[in-house]
Amino acid sequence: MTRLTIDHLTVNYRDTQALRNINLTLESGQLVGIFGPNGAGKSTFIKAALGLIPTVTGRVLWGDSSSDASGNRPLTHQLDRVAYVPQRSQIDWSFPATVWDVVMMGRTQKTGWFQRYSAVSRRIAAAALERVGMAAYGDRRIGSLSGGQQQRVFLARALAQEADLFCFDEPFVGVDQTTEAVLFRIFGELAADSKLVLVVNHDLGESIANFDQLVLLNRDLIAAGPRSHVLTPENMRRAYGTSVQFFSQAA
Ligand SMILES: Nc1ncnc2c1ncn2[C@@H]1O[C@H](COP(=O)(O)OP(=O)(O)OP(=O)(O)O)[C@@H](O)[C@H]1O
Repeated sequence: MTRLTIDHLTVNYRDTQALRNINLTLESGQLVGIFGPNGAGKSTFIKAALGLIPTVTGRVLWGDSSSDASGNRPLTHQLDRVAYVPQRSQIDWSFPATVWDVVMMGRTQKTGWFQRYSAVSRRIAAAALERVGMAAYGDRRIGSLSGGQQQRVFLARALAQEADLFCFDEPFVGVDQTTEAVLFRIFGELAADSKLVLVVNHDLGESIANFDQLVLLNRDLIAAGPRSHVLTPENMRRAYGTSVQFFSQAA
């Protein structure tokens, strides 16, 4: 098993403290939902963990969970093991790429830039597209697809990377119910296959039951663990400034 260790992570944007001293350990083989109100630092958490933005303090380690954390290596030195799908709003949908091009990008790290993709890579990409139900769309321009279809293609690209750690930022925004079901099914399969799957999410409704673990942020880490541990009225009040009954029912 593998473990992600977040150790004293603090992130500032010029005049905003986005994350304050986050300490957290997440084991592989789980689907983890990262929740919190708007501006809580959820996207920042993912970006900082992946080294996409600078941190003030802290380190993020990834490695064998049977050794102590000091034996684990920085995640940023192992990005070939990570698949990251940013928020849809951060992707340039006018980029003239086909669905097939996007999924093959998932193989670039394994193949190397400017190298020809191998037959194995093409087979893996085709299987990934098939798995998300988009095999018939390979020639379509990515910008011409619906939001749900685009999200499935980006999931296929992530699958083609054959990563161990998957990070999805708001994958359910603007997607249809069929796509939501496909995403949750595949996320669950990845977790069952010993991957660690981190999903930034907004929706505190019924779908929350799909997650094995929750991380509740509001600049500080409010709580992390199983739903029953995290979705308490006190934690909700600390995160959202209100205590909402149905949260505890969802637990
Ligand atoms: N590039 C940036 N420059 C300055 N401030 C930023 C930047 N990105 C985010 N912030 C601020 O940092 C805080 C955390 O933002 P972040 O996007 O991580 O929150 P979030 O929980 O993902 O929010 P949302 O649910 O609205 O997407 C917010 O106050 C936000 O305004």
